[in-house]
Order: sequence, then structure tokens, then C-alpha cells
Amino acid sequence: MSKHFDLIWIGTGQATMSIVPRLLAAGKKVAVIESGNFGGTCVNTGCTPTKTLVAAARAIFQAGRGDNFGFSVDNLQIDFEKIMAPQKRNRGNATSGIEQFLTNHQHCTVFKGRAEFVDDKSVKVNEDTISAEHIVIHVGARPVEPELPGIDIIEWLDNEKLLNLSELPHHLAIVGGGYIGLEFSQIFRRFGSKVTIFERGTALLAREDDDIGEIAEDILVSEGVEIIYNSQIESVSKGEGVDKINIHYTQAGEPKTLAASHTLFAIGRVPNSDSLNLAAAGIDTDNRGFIKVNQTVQTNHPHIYGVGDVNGKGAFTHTSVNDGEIFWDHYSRLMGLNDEAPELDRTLSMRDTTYSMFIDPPLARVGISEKEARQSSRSVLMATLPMSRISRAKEKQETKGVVKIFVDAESEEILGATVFGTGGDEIIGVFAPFMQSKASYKTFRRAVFPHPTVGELLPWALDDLTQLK
Ligand SMILES: Cc1cc2nc3c(=O)[nH]c(=O)nc-3n(C[C@H](O)[C@H](O)[C@H](O)COP(=O)(O)OP(=O)(O)OC[C@H]3O[C@@H](n4cnc5c(N)ncnc54)[C@H](O)[C@@H]3O)c2cc1C
Ligand SMILES: NC(=O)c1ccc[n+]([C@@H]2O[C@H](COP(=O)([O-])OP(=O)(O)OC[C@H]3O[C@@H](n4cnc5c(N)ncnc54)[C@H](O)[C@@H]3O)[C@@H](O)[C@H]2O)c1
Repeated sequence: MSKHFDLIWIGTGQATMSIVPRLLAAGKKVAVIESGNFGGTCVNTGCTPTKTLVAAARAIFQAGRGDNFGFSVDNLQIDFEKIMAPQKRNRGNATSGIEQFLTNHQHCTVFKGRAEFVDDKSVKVNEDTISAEHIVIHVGARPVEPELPGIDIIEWLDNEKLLNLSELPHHLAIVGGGYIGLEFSQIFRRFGSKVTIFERGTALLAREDDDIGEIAEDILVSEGVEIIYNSQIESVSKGEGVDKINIHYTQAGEPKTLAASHTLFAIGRVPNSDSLNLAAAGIDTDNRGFIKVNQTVQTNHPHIYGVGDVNGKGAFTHTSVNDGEIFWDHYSRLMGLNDEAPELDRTLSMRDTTYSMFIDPPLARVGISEKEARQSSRSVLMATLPMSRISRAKEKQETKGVVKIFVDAESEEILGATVFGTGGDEIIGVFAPFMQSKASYKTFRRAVFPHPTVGELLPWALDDLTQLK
């Protein structure tokens, strides 16, 4: 079969359901190709299932904090299959809803299979070769696979396999002290597993400020997570009994072994660009396989766009969705469908970096960090506030963490903020639109937040801005 479309959309990553319906509503004939579960990583094996487990883990943790509040819960029982059930159910519902919407739409043709380029206008999927005027590559990323002696003879886990477990790990070893490792470490510790993190570096969350890694360590260690820094995993082998996996590692040159029942590898992610036969279309990637894109997410072929994790410009659901908006602004203008003022069209450089890491309490960031502020050529002021001074945190007895706000000394713009502490994942959102407005921090200072909330001292913190560099 040979078919021609207005647009081929490869991979149902996170921008799919905000953009494809707009294309279809505009009367475009769209082919959507998906090789796995519809809805991609976030819905199936990422954000949604993990945050469902974060909620369960927090409920268990709170039930165990009776001493802080004057109650006791006797004999708290964990039913692991029931804990895992909601995330399994939710992801099933989400993926089938997306597939049904796309399949049932009259202007949309769905192809199930792996897309490979034939040339810069056509793509092969199974026995079909289809072509289009425009192509969007939205194929995401996957976990880095460990390459270790013995890895083939043990059953190791990645985030997907972990979410399908039906037995609670007795001892979960996690290789990697990044986002995935940390979130899962606290989840499973709160469920009752013994948890050990292996981190090859000297700190957790190495890209963050030093104090942020230290606070994360304090939170996790206080709950009983063990962390082994400077650890180089050398090999794995099968052991005896419950803790049936032996992890052989060196620390400061000394060989050691840890036995665990389960091992999760969370050592980074690689783009799925290698599945696409990009060479046939002459699409450029960088040396890590990320598809090179310009400010409007176009590849070196202007009619082919690279959206989401695969372009290396972000590694989050919201950055993927925002890439979709950038594509839409550009494509819809090209097609005469965009009647907004051209200066409103979004580009990559308009986006402020923002994310939350959902350990409890969460780390939330927008714009620059202290590390980046110190490296920047600007003159930067910083305000800091320990969470222990915020009354809402005290009332909740959740006082671990810190707030930092960065201001450009000349323009007075807020350049970034970190809120690591209870409520941080939500409160960080107030900075994002403010930073887009480029207003002076003095305007933020005039704002009044409700009492008692975590946000209420943010304006006050700005009274203590000090020169960082
Ligand atoms: C455990 C975990 C937790 C996370 N938690 C968060 C969080 O809390 N917040 C957050 O913002 N982000 C989180 N992320 C990151 C987030 O899931 C991703 O950044 C997000 O899914 C964006 O990916 P994407 O839209 O680029 O593509 P994806 O969502 O990865 O989708 C790509 C799709 O393309 C398909 N595909 C691949 N190759 C082909 C091919 N050749 N042909 C056809 N189809 C193909 C895949 O099957 C997949 O369905 C988490 C990730 C993980 C792993
Ligand atoms: N809350 C969120 O938004 C969220 C949650 C989970 C994942 N994610 C996304 O997924 C991406 C990938 O997460 P990740 O945690 O896999 O990667 P990561 O790059 O964040 O962290 C990997 C960690 O593993 C360590 N490491 C690498 N190889 C090692 C080895 N052999 N032995 C010991 N340690 C080793 C690294 O030093 C690093 O600290 C993140 O960048 C993030 O964008 C986001």
C-alpha cells in the first residue's frame, strides 16, 4: 500500500493529544505511527504510574507518623498487589483512550509498528510505505541498558519492569542516584523494602547545587535508605535465598559485594532516534543520538520536526508538550491557520527550565540554579530561606528543605528559584509566569499570599537579597 498524507506523526509522545486533534480539526490528513503502547512513557511507564505510587507511599508514611501528631496505627499491613493495582489500571485506561480517539477519527490513519525513514518524505511501517509533506518525529527515549558481566543471567529491572512487579522486593538495589533512582528509592522504602542506592559519583543529583544533593540525602537516609557513593559496579551474579542477586562493586578500589532480591538500573536515558533509519532521510543527530533542531524544533530538513525527549532540549513531559506548541505555532502559521501576532509564536529559547522531582518533600526548580548563577556572566543576587522558618512547614512538621531565589542585579528580573520542601512542586508554578513577564522582583515583593501557606514568605525572602557574585 502506498498512501500520501498531509503529515506523518511518528510516536505518540506527550504532545500527541494536544496537537494531533488540532491538526485533525483543521482538516489535515494525518498518519500516526506507534510501535508500542499509545501514550508513550509518561502515561505508561513514567510520570503517571510513579506519581500514583508516590501518593500511596506518602499515605503509608503519614500513617506511620502518629508519634508526631498523637495517634498510633497498630499493625499497618501492606497489600502490595492492591498498592500496584491503581497505576496498572490507570495506564491501561489512558493508553486505550488515546488509541481509540486516534483510530476512530475520520481524518486520522493509525499504523501500529516501527517507523523507518525511506527518504525525507516517506516512511515505512510494516509492509506499508507512506509519504507526507511534513513529518513530526516524537519517539521519546528509553532507559540506558547496563552492560555488565553476568547481566544476562540475572533478572534486572528498569522502570517499566519495576511497575509490573507483583511481589514487594525484600531488598531493592538501585543503580543510579538521579531522578528515577531517588523517586523509586523512597517509594519502595515506604512500602517496606530495604533499599540501597549505588551512585558512582560523590553526591546525589550531581547536576544540582551541592546543598540540594545533601538535603535529598538527608531526607532519604532519615527514612532508612542506604546510599553507597563512589561505587563502580563491576559485575553481577546469581546468589542463594531471598537476596538472590549479588552485586559486585568496588569502592575506593576495594572490592565488595552486596546481595539484593531485586536490582533497578536507573542510569540515564537514550533517545529512540536509532530506531528510525534517519540516515535514509539525511536527518542530523548529535554524538549522543539526539536529533538536532532549531528554535522552532525543525530538523536540518525544514519540513521535518523533532519534538520531545528525542531532541535533547528537555527530558520532561511539560518540555515535550511545549515542543508540540512550538511546532504548532510554526506549522499553523505556515499553513495560514495562525492569526496570532507573529511575535507571540513560541520558540525554544522562550522556555524557562522548570521541573519537580517527586520525592517527599519535593524538589522544584525554575530558571537558573545557584551553580548556574555562579557560572553566569551576570551580576546575580540571591535570597535564601530554610523551610524550617515557614510556619506551614512547621505546622505539618515537615521542615526539611530550602528556598532560593535568584535576581539579576541590573535588570531586577527574577532569573530562577528553587523550592525544595513541602508544597514546592505546586508553589514553583508562581514563578514561571512572573519570569515570562520579565517584571522587577519588586513587583513580586508587593504580592500577598494567603496565610499559612508555603508561599507566604517568598516575597519577604526578597528583603534579604545578597550579592552572589
Ligand atoms: C520513571 C519515570 C518517571 C518520570 N516522571 C516524570 C515526571 O514526574 N514529570 C515529568 O515531567 N517527566 C517525567 N518523566 C519523563 C517523561 O516521561 C518524558 O520526558 C515524557 O514522556 C516525554 O517523552 P516524549 O513525549 O518525548 O516521548 P515518549 O512519551 O517517550 O513517547 C514516545 C513514543 O514513541 C514510540 N516510538 C519510539 N520509536 C518509535 C518508532 N520508530 N516508530 C513508532 N513509534 C515509536 C514509543 O513507543 C513511545 O510510545 C519520567 C520518566 C520516567 C522513565
Ligand atoms: N520528576 C521528574 O520529572 C522525573 C522523574 C523521573 C525521571 N525523569 C526524567 O528521566 C530522566 C532520566 O532519569 P535517570 O534517573 O535514569 O537519569 P539521570 O541522568 O537523572 O541520573 C542517572 C544517575 O545514575 C548515575 N550513574 C550512571 N551510571 C552509573 C553506574 N554505572 N553506577 C552507578 N551510578 C551510575 C549518574 O551518576 C546519575 O547520578 C531524567 O533526566 C528526567 O528528565 C523525570
